[in-house]
Amino acid sequence: KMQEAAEYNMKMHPMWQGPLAVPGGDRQSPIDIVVRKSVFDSKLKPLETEYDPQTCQQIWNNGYSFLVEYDDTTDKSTLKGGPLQDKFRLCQFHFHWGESNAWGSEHTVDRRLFPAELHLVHWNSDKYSLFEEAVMEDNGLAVIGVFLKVGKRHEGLQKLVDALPAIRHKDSIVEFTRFDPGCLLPANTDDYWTYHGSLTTPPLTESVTWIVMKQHIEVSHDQLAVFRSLLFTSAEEEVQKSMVNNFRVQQPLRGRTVRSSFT
Ligand SMILES: CCc1cc2c(cc1OS(N)(=O)=O)CC[C@@H]1[C@@H]2CC[C@]2(C)[C@@H](O)CC[C@@H]12
Ligand SMILES: [Zn+2]
Repeated sequence: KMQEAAEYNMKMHPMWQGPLAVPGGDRQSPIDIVVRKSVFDSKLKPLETEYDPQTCQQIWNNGYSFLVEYDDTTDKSTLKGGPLQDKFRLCQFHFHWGESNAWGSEHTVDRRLFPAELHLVHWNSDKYSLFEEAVMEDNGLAVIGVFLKVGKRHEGLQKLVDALPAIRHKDSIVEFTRFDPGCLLPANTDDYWTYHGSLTTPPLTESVTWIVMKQHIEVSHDQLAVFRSLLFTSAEEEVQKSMVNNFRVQQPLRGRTVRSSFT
């Protein structure tokens, strides 16, 4: 069912007319994280995030997910530490989710699927001056992945959920301010897996240091249902399609090692 959903999306969405895997790509994402094959690296540091809610600008439906975009013209919202040598600026965060709670995440842990996955996208502002530049470089991006589980309501998420009906259709955008993305991180950000991979949407560039949190966050069934009320399609289109199953199929590991910051 999940496979069918993923294949359906493959053929239906322009976003996916792109290559299944980048030709010659040997560090594509997402992947299954096989815990017993991950390698503990004691040199991995705790993550250091400094997010300024004042840099939050707008929320938009790009026809694939909804993105909350931040002002990344200064180093006000940054990520450093962890596996990273440089300072990275937050530019946006978004989610991937399924049509049911049985699947929706892009990464899996020992094949375990989660109903959704949060991605906080950052770019290397020590080395590059624009996201568009960094997106082409192998040390250009750092994306934090956080798994979502259905359980208690996430108070911090509700402000975002309340904004979604205003961006139901593709290409709709509304102002969205004073949101602290730090409230979406799990309590424990010291335990994570990290590996070198790619964006999971076009341009699929192999420029991402992935940092996948071991600890998930909980959101309520109703909050997740509002994600599913979004549409892939723009207001003009006669046939409306629910925005669900917006995850990429998993890619081969190609000999990569996934490191863990914990034993
Ligand atoms: C939502 C999944 C998504 C959208 C985008 C990126 C990455 C995305 O998810 S992921 N899973 O981190 O790969 C990076 C490139 C971004 C794109 C959103 C639209 C842009 C910001 C363009 O306007 C220019 C660069 C594009
Ligand atoms: Zn993503």
